[in-house]
Amino acid sequence: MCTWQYQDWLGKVAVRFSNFFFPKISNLYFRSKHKSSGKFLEKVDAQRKAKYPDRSKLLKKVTVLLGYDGIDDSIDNELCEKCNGGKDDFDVSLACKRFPSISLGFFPPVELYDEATCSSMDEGLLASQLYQQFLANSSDPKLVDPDSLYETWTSLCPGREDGNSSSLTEHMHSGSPTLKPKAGRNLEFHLDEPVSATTMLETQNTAAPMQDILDRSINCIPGLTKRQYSQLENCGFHTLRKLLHHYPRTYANLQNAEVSIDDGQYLIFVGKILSSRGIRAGYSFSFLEVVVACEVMQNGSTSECIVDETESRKLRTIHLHLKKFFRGTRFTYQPFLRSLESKHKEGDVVCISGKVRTMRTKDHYEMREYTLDTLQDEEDSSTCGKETLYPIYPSKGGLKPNYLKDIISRGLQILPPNIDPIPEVIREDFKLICLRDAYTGIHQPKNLAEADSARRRLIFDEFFYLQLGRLYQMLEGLGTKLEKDGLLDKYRKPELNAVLVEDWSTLTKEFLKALPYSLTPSQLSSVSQIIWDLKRPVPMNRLLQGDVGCGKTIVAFLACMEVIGSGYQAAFMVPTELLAVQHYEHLLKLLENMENRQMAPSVVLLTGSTSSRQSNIIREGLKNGDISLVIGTHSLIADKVEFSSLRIAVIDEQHRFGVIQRGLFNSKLYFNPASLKLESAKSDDSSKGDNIMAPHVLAMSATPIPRTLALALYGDMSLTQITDLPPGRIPIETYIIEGNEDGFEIVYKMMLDELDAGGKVYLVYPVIEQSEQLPQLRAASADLKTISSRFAGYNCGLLHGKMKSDMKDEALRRFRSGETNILLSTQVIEIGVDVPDASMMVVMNAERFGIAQLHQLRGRVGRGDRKSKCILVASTPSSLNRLKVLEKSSDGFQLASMDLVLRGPGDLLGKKQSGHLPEFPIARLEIDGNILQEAHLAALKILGESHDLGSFHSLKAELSMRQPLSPLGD
Ligand SMILES: Nc1ncnc2c1ncn2[C@@H]1O[C@H](COP(=O)(O)OP(=O)(O)OP(=O)(O)O)[C@@H](O)[C@H]1O
Repeated sequence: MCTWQYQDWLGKVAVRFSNFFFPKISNLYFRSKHKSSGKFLEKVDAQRKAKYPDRSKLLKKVTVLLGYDGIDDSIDNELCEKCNGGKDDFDVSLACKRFPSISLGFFPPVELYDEATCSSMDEGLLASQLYQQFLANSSDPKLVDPDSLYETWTSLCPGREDGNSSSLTEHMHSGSPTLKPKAGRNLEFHLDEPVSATTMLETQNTAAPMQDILDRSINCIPGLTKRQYSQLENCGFHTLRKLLHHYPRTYANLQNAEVSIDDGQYLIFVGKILSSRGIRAGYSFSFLEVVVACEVMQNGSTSECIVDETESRKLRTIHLHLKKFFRGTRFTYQPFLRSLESKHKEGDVVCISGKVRTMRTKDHYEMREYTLDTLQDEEDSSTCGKETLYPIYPSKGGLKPNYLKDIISRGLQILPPNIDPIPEVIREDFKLICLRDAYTGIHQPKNLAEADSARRRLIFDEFFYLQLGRLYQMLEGLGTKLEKDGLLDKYRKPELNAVLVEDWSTLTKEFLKALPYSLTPSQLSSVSQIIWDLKRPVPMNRLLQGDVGCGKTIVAFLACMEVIGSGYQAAFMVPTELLAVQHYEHLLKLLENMENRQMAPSVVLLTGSTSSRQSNIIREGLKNGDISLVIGTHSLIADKVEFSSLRIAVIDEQHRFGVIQRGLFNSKLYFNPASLKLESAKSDDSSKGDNIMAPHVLAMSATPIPRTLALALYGDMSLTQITDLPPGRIPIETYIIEGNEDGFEIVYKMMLDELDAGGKVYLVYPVIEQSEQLPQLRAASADLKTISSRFAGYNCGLLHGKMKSDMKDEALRRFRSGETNILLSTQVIEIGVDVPDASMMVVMNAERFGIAQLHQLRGRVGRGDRKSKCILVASTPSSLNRLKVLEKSSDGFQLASMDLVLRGPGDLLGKKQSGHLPEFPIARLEIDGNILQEAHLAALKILGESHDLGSFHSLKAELSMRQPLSPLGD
């Protein structure tokens, strides 16, 4: 550049600089009264007067003082600030309320894919080479044409379709001569040889599977600058798929600008282009300004209004200044700017949607985030944008939402139509739109319906591959086709897989006879289903669910008897010692009732409190097979505990254990059937022939997990539900009372009545000790004195997690035996405590507990034949409403589903377990359960047709690109 040109340029920069910064700094000055703002002002003013070279320095200095890296950065940030989804002036939650199809919330980063594949690396390299060439040639104005770069790239890479030009990427498409590779992947280019898009697509169809484009490097998006590429890479957008899975957080509905135009609104206009100017604003930045005149409804009287007589409506003309900024020297060249300008012809009727900012001049508005569509004729305008949605993206790693929106829109353009790995027949069966439409629909929906079906398809995918992967893995572990079909059938028709009582082992039948009650119908069918599974050569992975007090324990005991009766061992793991002792004593009592006492297996208790001498003896007994059943806590999965032939592991209250802990039973393989000790062992068991197998796992959950969640969490687990309660149970009466003075008087009165009538009362507290931070919470220890003196004639006991285990056992024993009448406890009793004649429960600060948790607690009463009450004391009137559901419903499944919706899976499952929930970037387990069911069926259908996915290559490839399978239940 010669000196005069440089000075001319500098002059323009200086003027723009003042225009750009002056308002900014004066704002800062007047708003914050910041001392240094005054200095900025002086500097800005000084630069007006300074000589050109000094101006340049000053310009930089002030920019840096303002917190930018340089002038370029300031322009970018200025742009982004205004395009950041309108954080300050746009109420996203309001928009969400209006458009419930998309839920508001932070979507965690999409980590579904492995590193970019080799091919994508090749093409990533290719793209960067190509890009280097583009940069090298950019000094030649003829070649500064992003369109040509785009087309060259698509022609080089199989799997590309021509993209439709979009206004968001209009700077990429200038309509200049195209570049075309001479042959194959040769990087020589010829000008003026336009490439036909259809030809490209045809070649791609035969060249490579289309779907792999999703896993190509982000570099495959044409025209990315090096800086953009590395920014995107650094933010985790390694592949096109990762980019496209950055879903909008919500959509703003672009209202038609008929009523009023306010700053920051997302609106839609139809108007005529008045001018289009590409302006070089500095040595490395430029912008395009398109001015559009639109007629909008008059709001309030203005003198400039145009009166439309025929429609007798008052219209006024407004001017929209659409601005797009470009950074980088190459975008300042005249040919580039002219080509930008020429994309918008004076007089064209256009539809513009985006965010408006009022300008100083009346009826002039600026739009920096916008979408522009040229309409064929004016009639188009009537149909245009009645309900246009504007996606609002979450920012990621410092990348601003609008920037991402732009890149995503460029990514969408290179998607070929046939990228869908899901076969058409499945899409038809489950009414799914194709994948490409789903990506377009989620990022650029024309209306809510389109956004919804896109969302449904993408959620389906998230669930489908999870289900497919888990089932596929299970099938892989099986030998024969018959076994595989059997497994799929098991999922398809679980009700058919049951073993009749006559075919149970002798020991199981004997034990059944010893029970003081008959099994309920669903207890019976649960045992039959489990025994069917126990006879399979594949390890069972089953979840036994049932409402509180429905009698799951006995079902598990019967399952244990079945394997013991076949000569194997069983382990029964529970989360607390209290529960271990309770189960142990319960089982011993039942075994004592057996007619043939000789048949009773050897049962031991192993917990952290078991003396080391005793533990050694137990471990020895387990190792040599002398012991058939061990009940215990985490100690059971310790390395040093070895089994001779462990065939079933029962995990009670399984959600209290981590996945790893549950999985540890798998390492306790049995392989020595020869060491069977039980004489009663029958040799008719079909599964005896196999030498090495992981034990069957029967998990039990007292928190009824909605099926959706169970499927997502356990995927391949079979589900057994006990749906009835033992006969004679009287429904528990639930009362919600506010914990004020009057409220407590009522509660104490009810307690006294119950105690006088011979009942036993649990008092449940959220904390053990009073806390200074939360003085409103009643504490168990602190209340002991108060309650003891209030109920002087009755004995009170205390039970909490910090007590030593023998103290806990003693407290529970005293309560059970009736030595204490009131038990002040924390939620430690929530799990499995069974005192059948406890008849009343009072929960303090009940709002501190989840609905499902309160239901569990409530289940500690009403376990016998005495009418029971549960009183939930709420600290504040506002929490009364939430608790009301418990008054109305005693169905654990219904309440758990409600809890899932209200508090999400994390709270329902607890940290340990929910930590292992797969990440679903878009799906919400709370509300998308039906899609999960469908995905499960679709996966079964696919695998039913082809066990090894041999007939579905694309699906198999896709599956391999997805997240490594969770270890859960594998
Ligand atoms: N079929 C039945 N008829 C009568 N009583 C039964 C029956 N099955 C179980 N019970 C009794 O019901 C009570 C609750 O059973 P259990 O402790 O097995 O329930 P649970 O499902 O494990 O409950 P929780 O989830 O609360 O631990 C026990 O006292 C048990 O003896």
